[in-house]
Amino acid sequence: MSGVNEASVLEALKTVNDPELHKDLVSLGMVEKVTVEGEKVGVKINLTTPACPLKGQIEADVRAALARIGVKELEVHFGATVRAPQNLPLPGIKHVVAVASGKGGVGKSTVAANLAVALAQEGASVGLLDADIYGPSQAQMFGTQAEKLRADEQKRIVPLERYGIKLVTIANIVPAGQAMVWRGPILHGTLKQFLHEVAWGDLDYLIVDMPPGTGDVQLSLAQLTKVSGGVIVTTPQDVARIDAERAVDMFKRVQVPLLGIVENMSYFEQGGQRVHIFGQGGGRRMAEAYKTAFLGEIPIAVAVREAGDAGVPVVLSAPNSPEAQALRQTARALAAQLSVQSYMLLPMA
Ligand SMILES: Nc1ncnc2c1ncn2[C@@H]1O[C@H](COP(=O)(O)OP(=O)(O)OP(=O)(O)O)[C@@H](O)[C@H]1O
Repeated sequence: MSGVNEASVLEALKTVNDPELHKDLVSLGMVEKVTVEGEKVGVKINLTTPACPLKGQIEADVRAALARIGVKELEVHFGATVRAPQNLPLPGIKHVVAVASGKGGVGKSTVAANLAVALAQEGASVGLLDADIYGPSQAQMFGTQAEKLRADEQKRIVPLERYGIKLVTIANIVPAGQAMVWRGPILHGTLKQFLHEVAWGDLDYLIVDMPPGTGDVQLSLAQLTKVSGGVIVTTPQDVARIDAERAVDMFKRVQVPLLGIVENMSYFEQGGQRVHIFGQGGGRRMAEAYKTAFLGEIPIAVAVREAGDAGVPVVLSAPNSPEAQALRQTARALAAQLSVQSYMLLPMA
């Protein structure tokens, strides 16, 4: 292995591009450490998110590049630091992500809950804010109905901790039904409190489960904080898509970048076959039309509904099921999209 040293390893790594950012790992500052000890070379790559979907490809490309300069014994280690905009949206919080839908019942809350838990499973610090103040579902999804949120000495709300994420929902503050009478200004005030007066701590991602439709809360969120991006959950039916298009328009009007589309209840698996009950490809076509990413398609499955009812999201209750895998893949695609969006649009810290 004559001639291999730290400098030549770095030179070789300059030929490896991040597949999404289309720039080499060295210029992107992703090579954290290179060690050469005799025949042994060690490389530590710092990914832009622990939920990186292309880790395998990056490792293969690094191995190929170093094999070309004669490295035979190579250890590749990965770390991850989620990149943040220079001005954080909220103290300690790197990204606020709004999960929205044009109409109710498309599975927005289910998708938001599973995305949050899947990102945490990958090693990210995640919070979930249930901003669906009229019809909160996250206490049900996480089995926290009997709990009450408390305040710390500074009178900030302390989030509940479940399955590795921090959770705040109105359902853990007021008795069920009481929130229904609230009006616009109170909604705004409540959302403000949920964003600014919660001891969220340091978070890579704060996922916000938005109310269905396009209304006051959407506007308030955009006014109260810098939202990194919005995700739209839709189902393949035409009606849901027309509503989803309204949600796309709403994000545009409040200048929240669109991160992508998730199609829920896309198909049903029967004897190894995918049955597309409501037609095929609607979400993907919509993503193409809006020049945004298609983040994933989630099958309709009994396990998803049962998991929601039991208070344990399906990525935890049945982690190897096709539906959990689809949700995890969607979470990775979302994280990757945020890395790309942050890299392209925002000056990095
Ligand atoms: N992929 C799926 N497979 C099976 N059931 C699902 C799936 N996604 C969601 N559901 C079920 O559909 C119902 C509605 O889901 P959810 O509450 O997440 O929808 P929503 O869009 O957030 O609704 P709302 O607008 O009322 O808040 C729930 O019972 C949930 O368990």
